[in-house]
Amino acid sequence: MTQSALFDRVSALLKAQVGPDVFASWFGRLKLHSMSKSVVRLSVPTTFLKSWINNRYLDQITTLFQQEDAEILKVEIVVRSAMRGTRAPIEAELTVGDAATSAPAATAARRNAAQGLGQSIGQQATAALPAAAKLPVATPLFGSPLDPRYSFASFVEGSSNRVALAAAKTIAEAGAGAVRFNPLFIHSSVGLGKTHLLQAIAIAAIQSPRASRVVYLTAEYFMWRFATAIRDNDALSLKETLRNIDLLVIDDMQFLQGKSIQHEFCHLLNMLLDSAKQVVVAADRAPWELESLDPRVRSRLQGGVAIEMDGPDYEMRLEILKRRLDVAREEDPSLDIPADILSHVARSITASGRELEGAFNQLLFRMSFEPQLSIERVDELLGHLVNAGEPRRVRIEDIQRVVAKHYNVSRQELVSNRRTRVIVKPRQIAMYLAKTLTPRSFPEIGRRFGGRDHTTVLHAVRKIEDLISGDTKLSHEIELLKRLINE
Ligand SMILES: Nc1ncnc2c1ncn2[C@@H]1O[C@H](COP(=O)(O)OP(=O)(O)OP(=O)(O)O)[C@@H](O)[C@H]1O
Repeated sequence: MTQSALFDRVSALLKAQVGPDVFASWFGRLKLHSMSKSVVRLSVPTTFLKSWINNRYLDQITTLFQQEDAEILKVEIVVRSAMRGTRAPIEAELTVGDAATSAPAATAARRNAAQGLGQSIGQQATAALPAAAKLPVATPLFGSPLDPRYSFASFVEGSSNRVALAAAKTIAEAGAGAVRFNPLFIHSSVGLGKTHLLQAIAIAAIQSPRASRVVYLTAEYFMWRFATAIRDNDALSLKETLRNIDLLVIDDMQFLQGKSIQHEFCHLLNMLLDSAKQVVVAADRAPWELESLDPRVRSRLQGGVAIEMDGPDYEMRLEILKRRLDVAREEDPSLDIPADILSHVARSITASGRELEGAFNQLLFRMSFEPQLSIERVDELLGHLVNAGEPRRVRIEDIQRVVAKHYNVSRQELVSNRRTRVIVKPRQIAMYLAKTLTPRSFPEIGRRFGGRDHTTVLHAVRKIEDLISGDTKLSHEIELLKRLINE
């Protein structure tokens, strides 16, 4: 087999094991760099991808190469120099056609009004910020105003957002011209901190000594702005402004609608990506799930790195509340919420950061005239927020992580071909939990467990069901695992 045929074969096996989504996120830009008799070098475009693959997938990739060629001893990941686009920047001519109707514009206007955003286009974003934010007025920006409270300093890190936060900070610190993973696509269900993180990137990039030219927009604002520019015959100057930016941050991508607006967005995206300008996008679903998007936009968005954020666990929720209180106390030192009430709220309000924020605001307001709130009274006041929102989605990765940790094996072993007893039982338990805690099908679970056949999953689920019915110790163990997974 030639070297490149071997690489293609291993790539195909890896794709089957990790599933097409994970493969597209992390291995879409993996290339064969060089190969000696015993060492394979693979290259990726960024140090972030290198350390990500090294930490999580290197053993799996090494095993696959060794299965194909027993002489291979080692696989190394190296970073190739930053990839610049090969296509010339697209000189987009505006097609008025079915320009965004008044509907998105009206929605954008409503949304902006709801957020108290009265800023006119062309005004510098900093003008909308309170003086306390101290953002340097370095370059003209346009777009939605930034909220200075949404900074990296106030963003609480935890296992559910660690990767997204690391990627966000890397981009914000990289500054103009130093493009990283492009585009960075952050997704999560509602209220889990996407807007906060995106604004933190924009704020930090503006504040950086390199003073990159940053535009932060919601998709609705983009639609409204383009529709207005088309109506006012001003589209060329708008495009000229956007062409000269270093960082485009765009929120709520799922709302981008309208054929010609998507066409414009596609031009902008191509132009920025091809000239190695950083783009950061957030949405409530993964890029491949954005069904209403033009396939060209979707495919371009899938070409970078997609990272999912999950809901905050108890420690994170408590920390979010504490930081909120610190900020409130900076303005009014007499404010306070007792520690037992804070931890009670963090324990009860599990839906999302947004419910937590609502709970915090209500508490602060109530305590100004009911300073001695009891826990019972807190429950009464916040009852509607307890378990509000959608139930948290359990991910197969979380199940694998919790089960692997509990049985002291690695996640890679769990999805590997190894058939020793110490691994087979945790693997079967993890498959059983994946079937009972997620809506995934048997074939999908099989794919996520190293490309196994659906009958293997079916067998595992039946086996664990049988064991549970006669083994109370195991059934308690499984209940404990379920609690840990849902935490
Ligand atoms: N990790 C976190 N640290 C601090 N605050 C957080 C964190 N996660 C969420 N929040 C807070 O929760 C609230 C909701 O977050 P945000 O608006 O960023 O969510 P979102 O994912 O953009 O939601 P949507 O999908 O509805 O736009 C905000 O007040 C935000 O500051």
